[in-house]
Amino acid sequence: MSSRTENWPPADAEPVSPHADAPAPGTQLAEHYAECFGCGHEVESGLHLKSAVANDMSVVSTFTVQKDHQGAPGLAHGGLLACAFDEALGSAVGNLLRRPAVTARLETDFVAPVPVGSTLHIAAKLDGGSGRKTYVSAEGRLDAADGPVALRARALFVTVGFEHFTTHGDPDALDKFRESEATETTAAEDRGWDVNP
Ligand SMILES: CCCCCCCC/C=C\CCCCCCCC(=O)SCCNC(=O)CCNC(=O)[C@H](O)C(C)(C)COP(=O)(O)OP(=O)(O)OC[C@H]1O[C@@H](n2cnc3c(N)ncnc32)[C@H](O)[C@@H]1OP(=O)(O)O
Repeated sequence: MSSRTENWPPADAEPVSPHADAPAPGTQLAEHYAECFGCGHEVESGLHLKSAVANDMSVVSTFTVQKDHQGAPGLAHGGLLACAFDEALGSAVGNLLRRPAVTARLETDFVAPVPVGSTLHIAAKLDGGSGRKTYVSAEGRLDAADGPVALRARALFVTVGFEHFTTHGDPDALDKFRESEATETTAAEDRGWDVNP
């Protein structure tokens, strides 16, 4: 039996292109929220993922496994690695399509152990979309962009309006996103995003 979902992207997927105002290749992407476990600088034991747009309009992210990230002695916790992929995949969808989206489904293949101290290089690309659905996949390599593959992941993100975050999360979510972005870039509302798709 195959360990992976067959037929990727699914039959309903059509090609998706980055938004006309997507950040150009070489752009370092800002954290999307200071308190985000995946990318926020205020979370001491967080992942501190750093992401940038690559030449082929994939998003490449790096993350160094710390002692606080262990599952087995000396090895990264699997769920935490899935979290790193969630962040990297979400960053690709959010930044390339310039639309807020949330993870609906995330599938992760753990191909090789990831030791504490190693740096994962995660390359995420948009595979297709249908309506509010975006299919995205990523590969994570150990210690170099062309290092051995340690993980692969595929995900479905669903576009939501910003009210998703104010209704289900924090009523001040928009202000908090804006505060996080203020130091490095402009507020989401001002970046030409579809805030109410
Ligand atoms: C996150 C902050 C972003 C802020 C924005 C700033 C931009 C920053 C830029 C970049 C950085 C971003 C980095 C973030 C990284 C981390 C992301 C996360 O961890 S997100 C948290 C975990 N995920 C949830 O909490 C979702 C919980 N689920 C839901 O809220 C709903 O289920 C939701 C919105 C996913 C769908 O609910 P419905 O009622 O709106 O829509 P329905 O009709 O159910 O689904 C739409 C389509 O998707 C399919 N679908 C939904 N779930 C599916 C599933 N599990 N498997 C397959 N298909 C599914 C459905 O069948 C439907 O398809 P058909 O249009 O009919 O063809």
